[in-house]
Amino acid sequence: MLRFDNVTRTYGTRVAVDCLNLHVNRGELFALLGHNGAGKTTTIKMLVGLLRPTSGEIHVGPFNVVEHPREVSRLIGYVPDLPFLYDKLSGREFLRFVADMYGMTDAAAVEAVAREADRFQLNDFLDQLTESYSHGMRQRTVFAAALLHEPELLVVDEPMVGLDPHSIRLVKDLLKNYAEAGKTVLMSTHTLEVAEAICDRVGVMKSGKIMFEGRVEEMRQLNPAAGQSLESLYLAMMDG
Ligand SMILES: Nc1ncnc2c1ncn2[C@@H]1O[C@H](COP(=O)(O)OP(=O)(O)OP(=O)(O)O)[C@@H](O)[C@H]1O
Repeated sequence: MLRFDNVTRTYGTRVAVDCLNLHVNRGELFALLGHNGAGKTTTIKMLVGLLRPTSGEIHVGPFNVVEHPREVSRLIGYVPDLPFLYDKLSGREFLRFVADMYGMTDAAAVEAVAREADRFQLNDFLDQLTESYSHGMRQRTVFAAALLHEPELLVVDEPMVGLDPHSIRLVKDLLKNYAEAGKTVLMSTHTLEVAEAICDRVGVMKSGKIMFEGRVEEMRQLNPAAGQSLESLYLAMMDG
């Protein structure tokens, strides 16, 4: 479903992503892990078309993201790490605005807004201005917006930050169910217990490179002495 081939991204002389090769298959839930500054957000921003690779190619389905941005944006739903809403719109107006951007008809937009408002339990505050929303309410609204057009690929940067336990459960279940329904999810996270609980495979990034890509069970086999949890395996890999 998505493929990075020899992708490098530099900021001036700083190499943020270094010759990255990564494949994620349809129906997989894949987590990008890595310390602060490892290159996860840069990788995600290139995938969703917000940054251009300095070199290399990225494909979503059959489309090169640089050459076919419109086709790619129809396939992708993106939830950034800092949720952005228009303060002077209500949640419902914001969702309608996003649905219009995707070219949805009125009837389809009404149906999609109702579906996602139910899924993310937004109905109690959907008609209030978003400037009054808490972080968790904003994050759930941005999730709803990303799913209005039922994208084939959901890309989520740090989905759990600032969410209360109830919302974390909601988002965990959503991500898992989305992949089980045959869609694809790529997320970046520092929340290793969540990644361990729901992901099919993980990619561990360090200094812009992928050090490991595979199932947690494969990580255990690589280093049997490191312990069982993804947290201990990850820390052993980073320290090694
Ligand atoms: N706009 C920018 N200008 C210059 N350097 C940048 C810029 N954005 C990111 N970088 C650098 O690129 C590298 C990768 O950053 P990136 O934000 O992709 O990491 P990350 O893995 O997402 O980190 P975090 O876990 O802290 O969000 C870091 O060294 C960072 O300082």
